[in-house]
Parts: sequence; C-alpha cells; structure tokens
Amino acid sequence: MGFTPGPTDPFLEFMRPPPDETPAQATARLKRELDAQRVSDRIDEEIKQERALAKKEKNVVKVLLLGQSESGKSTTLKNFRMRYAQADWEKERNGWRSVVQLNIVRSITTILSVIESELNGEAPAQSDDDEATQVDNGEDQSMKFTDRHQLLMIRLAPLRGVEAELKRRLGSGTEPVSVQPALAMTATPFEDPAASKNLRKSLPEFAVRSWKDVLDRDGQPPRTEEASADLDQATVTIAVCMNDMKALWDDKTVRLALKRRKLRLPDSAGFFLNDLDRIASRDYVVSDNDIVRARLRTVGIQEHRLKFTHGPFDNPKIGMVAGWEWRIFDVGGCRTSRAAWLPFFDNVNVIIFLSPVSVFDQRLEEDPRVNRLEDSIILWTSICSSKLLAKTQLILFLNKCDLLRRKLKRGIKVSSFLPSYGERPNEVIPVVKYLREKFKDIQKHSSPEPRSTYIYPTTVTDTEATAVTLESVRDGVLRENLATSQLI
Ligand SMILES: Nc1nc2c(ncn2[C@@H]2O[C@H](COP(=O)(O)OP(=O)(O)OP(=O)(O)O)[C@@H](O)[C@H]2O)c(=O)[nH]1
Ligand SMILES: [Mg+2]
Repeated sequence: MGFTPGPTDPFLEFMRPPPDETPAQATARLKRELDAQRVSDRIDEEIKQERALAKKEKNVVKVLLLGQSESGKSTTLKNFRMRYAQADWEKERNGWRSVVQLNIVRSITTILSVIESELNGEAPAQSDDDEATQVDNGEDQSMKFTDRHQLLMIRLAPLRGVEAELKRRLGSGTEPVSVQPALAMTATPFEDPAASKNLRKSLPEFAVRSWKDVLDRDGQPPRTEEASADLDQATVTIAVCMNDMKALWDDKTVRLALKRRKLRLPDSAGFFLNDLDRIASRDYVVSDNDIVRARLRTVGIQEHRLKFTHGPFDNPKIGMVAGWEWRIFDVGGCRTSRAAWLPFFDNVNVIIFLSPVSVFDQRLEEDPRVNRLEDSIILWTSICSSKLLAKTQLILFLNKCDLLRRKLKRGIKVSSFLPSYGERPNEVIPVVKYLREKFKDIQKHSSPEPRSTYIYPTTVTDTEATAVTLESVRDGVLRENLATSQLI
C-alpha cells in the first residue's frame, strides 16, 4: 500500500511536488514513485511469504539416518513408521511379502551354490568375515554330500527362476553391493564436494525416491493378468518347495559346509529359514516382525514424513506442542552411496547415527579390505567434526546388540579384533559400555562446538524395545528443538 501523508504530517512538506514542476517532470516523478511502490510491494510480499514459510517450517524437524550399509537405518525407519504412521504402514504391509520371499529364496540359492562348489571340489571363495571357523575336526568333518543332496538340488532348482522374477519386480535394492575398487572409495566421500559432484553424475544412488515406489508395484493389486499369474507362481513354487527347503536348512552336512566356507548369510536369514512352515505357505500373511527383518538395500535417498499430532508435554508459553512434522531421510550406507549424503547436511536438525556393535570381526561388503567397526568409527568421527553439522543434534544407536550377544556366546573374542579392549570381560554389557565411551570421546574431541550426544544400545529388530527408545528419542528431539527455537 502507498504512503499518503496526512495534512499535519511532518512528511507532507517533503513529499509535496516542487511548485515549479513542468508536466514532463511530473510524469517522470509519478513514474518513479510508481516503480518504487512496485519494488516496495514486491519486497513486502516476499517478506510475507518468508514469514509464512518460517512459521510452517518451525514445526518441521529434519532427521537424517546415517551409518554404514546394513547398520539398521531402514529398520529404524520402519520402527518409526510402524509406531507413528500406522495407516501407511498397514497399506505397505502386502508389499513386503515379495521382499521376504526373495530373502528366503536368495538364502536357499546361495546355499545351493555352496553345495555345487563343494561337489565340484572348488576352493572356498574369500569371505568378508574374519570370524574364526569352528568346525569340529571329528567325524563330522568327513561327512560327504550324497545322492539325497543331489536330489534336493534338482528339486529346488525352480527357485532360481523365482529369484530372478522377484528381483525383476523389486528393482536394484535387491542386488548386493558390488565391489568397486576402481571408484577408490574412501569412508567419507561427502567431505569432498567436488568428488561428490562427479560421483553424483554416474551413480543411481542419488535419486530421491520413496521405498513405496518399490513396494507399491507389489502392494497394489496386480494390474495385469500376467502380473497376477507371476505373483501366484512365485508363491506357489515357494510353497511346493517348502519341505525341501526345510530339509536343506536342517541338514547337518549342509550346515558344516556353510561353516567350512565361512558363508555369511544375511542377518535375518536364520529368522526366516527357521519359520518356513509359516512363511513359505500359500496364504502367508506378513507380520511386523517379518517386515523389520526383510532386507532391501537402500538405493537412492528416501524421504518419509511423520506427523505428530500430540506433543509430549504441555508448554505454558505455547500450549500443547502439536502438529510437528518429522522429515526423515534414509540413505544408502555403502561407501559408493555416501557422496550423496552431502546435500542433506544442510539445515538438518537431527542425525540418528547407527553403528552396529556386532561387526568387530567383519569386513565391508563393498571393500573387503576394511574392517566394519573401523569404517564406522571413521564415519562417526567425520560426522562429529563436520562444521556443517556443528549445530545438529546427534543421536547414536549402538545397534545389533542381539547379534553381539550371539557372537560372544560362540566364544569369539573382541580383543582379538580390537586389541585396545584388553583383558575386559568378553560379555555384552562391558563391550557395549566400552564402545559407548569410545564413541562419546570421539564426539567430545571432534565436535567443532560443545554438544551432548544421546547414546542408546539397541536391537532395532526388537520392535517393542525399540518403541520405548523411539519415544525417548522423540521427546528429546522435540525438547531440544523447542529449546533452540527459544520457546522453552
Ligand atoms: N538381528 C538383528 N538384525 C538387524 C538389526 N538391525 C538391523 N538388522 C537387520 O540387518 C539387515 C540390514 O538392515 P537395514 O536396516 O536394511 O540396513 P541399512 O543401514 O538400511 O542398510 P543400507 O540400506 O544398505 O544402507 C536387515 O535384514 C535387518 O533386519 C538388529 O539390531 N538385530
Ligand atoms: Mg537401508
């Protein structure tokens, strides 16, 4: 709106046109005033829009899930959605069926390949595990494959076709990470914006998409009769093979061969293969526990939004904190995917960093020269010391405590892989406590400015325990964000 001074206004004199103004000068003056008014109106409008956006964005918390591949980022996201986005979670349930089926079928075909190699007398391939093999040297060692195994292999051969079909349906997240030494992978490619830009051009990891894109192909009713037939065919073939799969998985000779070859099946393979009666049936219904164990590698960045309609506490200044939105970004964790992280560091409020504690004796899939725990420590150090992230709230999940427990029970010694652990007891609590202190020290010494870090020991496949953790995370995040926006 223009400014018109009133009759007693001190600006009146100043705004009055000069008495000797010619018509041409008057036109020029009016044009100047009009132009100035337009600029002023535009600025007013921009300020208004910025204010509206700021008001809207004030209730948005940007959360980034970080950590190496298989650390449990997507599983953590699933827990968030299961708890705080129940309607979407239910909608996607059916879509996970194919992922679980593929997880099973892939484990079985991997086992079949091991038997094939054994029968052909091939030398074991290099494993990504340093884990000591514990094969009895007694009579079991001499157990050989028999005709029965040959027959099982023939009967289970159709699963290779099912695997190809499910992979085709589910897309690139089903492929294991390929070893790419040519890309000279460092642990922290995001520290070099130029390299990050170059990689960005060549890799599929950079597309922003939702995992719904993958699941929806399957979660929706099949669009064609052919697709419907495919879907049924996969389920039928799996059901037909159920007993043979069970026989293969329960076979002592097979188990010994897997140990001998140090075959590392995915973390959830045992969970699924021990429950084939339920999962390999024709009328299999996917449970929450299945979904958090179903492995689908994240390719590209996935964005999910959570709306918190009720705040966790009353605030006398602003009333009930409601209407908060979390934008959670889940990224691929393998080294070739990490260059894509950089653009998401801008204005991120919270990072939930996952470091699996069970991996002290494992190597990275994408670079078998690198120990996984070492990779995780390098990554954490880099995130803590990043100036861009200096004001970001850091939350650390020391994840896979259940797998750590299992590993230690098998007698694997932490100190053999982590000499600094020394003579401390080879038990879960002291190991987690030790790692917690190490990660905390790194944060303290490398953060550009002081901040506190919230550290939780987790097993994110345990949905009940994780629900309690997430509640505490949610409240802590809201409290911290309210504090920084000076509302409390
Ligand atoms: N037993 C056990 N398995 C876990 C745990 N956390 C994750 N997993 C399993 O580990 C596998 C990998 O987990 P994801 O959540 O897909 O890992 P990610 O960090 O998203 O991996 P990328 O997408 O490759 O970066 C899945 O099969 C999970 O079910 C845990 O605490 N315990
Ligand atoms: Mg993932």
